[in-house]
Amino acid sequence: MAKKIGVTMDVGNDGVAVITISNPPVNSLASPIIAGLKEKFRDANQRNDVRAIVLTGNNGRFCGGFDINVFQQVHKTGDLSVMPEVSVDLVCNLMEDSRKPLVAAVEGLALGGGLELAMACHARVSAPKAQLGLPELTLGVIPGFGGTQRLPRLVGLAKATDMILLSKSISSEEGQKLGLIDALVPPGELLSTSRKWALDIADGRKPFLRSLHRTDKIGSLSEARAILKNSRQLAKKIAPKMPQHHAVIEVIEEGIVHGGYSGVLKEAEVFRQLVLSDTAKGLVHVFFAQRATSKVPNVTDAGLKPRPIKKVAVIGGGLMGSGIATALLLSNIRVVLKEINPEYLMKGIKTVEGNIKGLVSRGKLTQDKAGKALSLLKGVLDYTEFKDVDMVIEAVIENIQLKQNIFKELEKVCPPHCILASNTSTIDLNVIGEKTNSKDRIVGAHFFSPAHLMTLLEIVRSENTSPQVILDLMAVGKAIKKVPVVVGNCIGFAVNRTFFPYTQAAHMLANLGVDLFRIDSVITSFGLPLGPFQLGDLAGHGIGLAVGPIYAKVYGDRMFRSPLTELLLKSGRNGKINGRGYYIYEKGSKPKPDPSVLSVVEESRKLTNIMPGGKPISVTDKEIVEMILFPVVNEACRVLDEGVVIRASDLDIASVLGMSFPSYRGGIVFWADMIGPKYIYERLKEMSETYGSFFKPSRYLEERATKGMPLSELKSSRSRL
Ligand SMILES: CCCCCCCCCC(=O)CC(=O)SCCNC(=O)CCNC(=O)[C@H](O)C(C)(C)COP(=O)(O)OP(=O)(O)OC[C@H]1O[C@@H](n2cnc3c(N)ncnc32)[C@H](O)[C@@H]1OP(=O)(O)O
Ligand SMILES: NC(=O)C1=CN([C@@H]2O[C@H](COP(=O)(O)OP(=O)(O)OC[C@H]3O[C@@H](n4cnc5c(N)ncnc54)[C@H](O)[C@@H]3O)[C@@H](O)[C@H]2O)C=CC1
Repeated sequence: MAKKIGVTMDVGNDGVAVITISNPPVNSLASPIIAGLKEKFRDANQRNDVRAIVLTGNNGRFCGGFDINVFQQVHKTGDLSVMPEVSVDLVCNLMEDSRKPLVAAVEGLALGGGLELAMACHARVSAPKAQLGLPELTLGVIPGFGGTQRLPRLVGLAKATDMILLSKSISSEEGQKLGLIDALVPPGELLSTSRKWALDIADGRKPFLRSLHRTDKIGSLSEARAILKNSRQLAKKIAPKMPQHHAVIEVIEEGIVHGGYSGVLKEAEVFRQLVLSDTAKGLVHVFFAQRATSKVPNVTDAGLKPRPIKKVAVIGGGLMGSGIATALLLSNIRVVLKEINPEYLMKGIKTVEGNIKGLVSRGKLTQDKAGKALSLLKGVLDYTEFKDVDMVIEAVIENIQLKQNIFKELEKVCPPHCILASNTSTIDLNVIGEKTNSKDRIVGAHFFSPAHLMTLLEIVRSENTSPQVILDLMAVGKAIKKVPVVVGNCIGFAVNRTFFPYTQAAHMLANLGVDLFRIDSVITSFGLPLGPFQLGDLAGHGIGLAVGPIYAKVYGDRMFRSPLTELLLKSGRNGKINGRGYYIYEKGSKPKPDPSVLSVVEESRKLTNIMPGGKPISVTDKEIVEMILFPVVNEACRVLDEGVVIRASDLDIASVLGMSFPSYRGGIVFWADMIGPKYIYERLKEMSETYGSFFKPSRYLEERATKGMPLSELKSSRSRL
């Protein structure tokens, strides 16, 4: 059925014109909607039979903001002329400065431009539990319809800067307490109350308030300056590299010092600059990329419905199993946690309790909800409870034979509809299910550590996994607040495989004589939260050593064999787990670089003997970034070429959520396309000529570079999905 897009106006016998936005699913402000709003407000202002106006949205949602597709269009063309003039023309002139009172009837959500339109109304009536906020900074821009000026005037400067800088939405209940919402009414009374309110303003029974002209909540100039000083500190702390966080404070200050209208004009000017920034390009890409992951060909379009998953068994209560159990419990899913003996079982349960209590002490969960979640957990040592589970997630140690035996057993003890998932990080799913007759219900559920906090869930499908099983796991993933990304079956799947050269390249650089602490610092300046050496410490060098041969078996032609990990372990440095790695870890203090590790690095350098002429190479910071991250791009190309992901943007999301690749760079493939495949290819070619085949450009990269095509344009016929 065609979507009904447009703005309607109905004038009642009471003289109230109800203007309604219709643009499913979130009533975003696409160009025809903005044109429609201008036309209807002009009309309502001119008509003699209209005394007052109510603005609302169709289908229970007021408005999700400006149409983000327009930003993407601007990014593709660089043409700002598609951005309509709204802030002054529509919002100030036709709405706020109208002589006829205007009331917003809010329901569901009023976000970004949606809330900005509501704030330009002379009063706001809302249904309960509506979501209100200005999330524009998450898209690399600032509010552009006067939100930077009106929100401080309605809720106070401190609260407004907090909401804007943190892109934090509030409920309509909180909005009422703050003065953003004038009345909270049941949904069935929303329109009637709003009409009445508008008429009350028209007849002088209620005040005619124009938000931009208000000053009562701003305080004195010195108070405002003190608040803005705090905001600047907050912006520096949470988003040191984001231009929009710093710019928005300047814009707010303009309005405080020179008046709201001056602020509105500055806001428009700054908006235009920011919308073309690389940050906005990256973040807008991530917005759409994340939503695209929920579209899986032959799965989500196959007319299937997810089956209810009420009870899940998690096998293994170690690091991952306890985190996975926590995530399930927090979403009210019953969990049976199985371990091998009472001691390990108790340890697993204690870890789950600790995870949940941690959320309570950080104010992220109420005591009540914590109690409810923990009441859904049952620890077991055998398979009796497995007779009615809907899904099993196996998270035992990475041992092929053990996993094969477990899956063979599961086939006998679980009901036939039960999904059999493994959290393996490296083992081929076909190998895990080899001894079973249930290959269609075997699937990878690859969580990232800590599993109750990291949002990525890689769903790994083999050629036998049924679409129904994938759909069910996607639904569970969403229910437990993860972002599920469906990927194909190969060693390392999408994320770990793409990023295995990250550590390898770092080891090569260290062996070429570059200071490892400098490498970490350059990479964190680039935007990753941890450099490769600190990341290695965190994961544990034991794991590093164990997975090395698994990767070497399949990707050995492009591996740098570094003795560093083994030497590190020999010297008693297991990583954060035992307090010593490249860094020293002490309770309560930040990791400190350990200068004594340099003797281990020296030993490794002697063994590899790759420094040209025995002397350390000299590299710039830019070269370090390229030598570490271009090999990652190169492997991403192979992942794309082999059809391990459905679309390139899935790898972007996976890199952002799984590896914390900076979202403002749009993800690994998007970033590479911004630099240009040709440049990356040429640099890798030079590096491979100087330092060997580890850097050899892949066929896919070479082809894209030669043909001038972006990496994101998939033309693979080799899909594993
Ligand atoms: C001075 C120069 C000219 C200035 C002109 C421009 C001024 C701009 C005004 C402004 O201040 C800027 C904005 O308003 S930017 C937008 C701000 N709004 C947001 O950031 C909200 C984004 N959306 C969401 O957070 C969620 O989608 C939402 C909470 C609304 C709903 O979540 P839900 O889980 O129910 O659904 P979801 O899967 O996320 O979305 C469904 C569907 O809708 C699409 N969509 C959502 N919001 C928008 C939007 N604002 N524009 C376009 N499309 C949107 C989303 O992509 C999904 O589409 P799909 O095709 O995947 O189904
Ligand atoms: N550690 C990590 O960061 C990540 C690990 N993984 C994968 O998750 C799996 C588990 O890893 P970790 O939690 O780190 O290991 P872990 O060693 O912390 O926990 C494994 C647990 O499984 C238990 N176990 C072993 N055999 C069992 C059996 N037959 N029945 C019940 N319990 C049994 C062990 O007693 C142990 O408590 C592995 O396959 C690993 O590759 C996946 C993503 C990240």
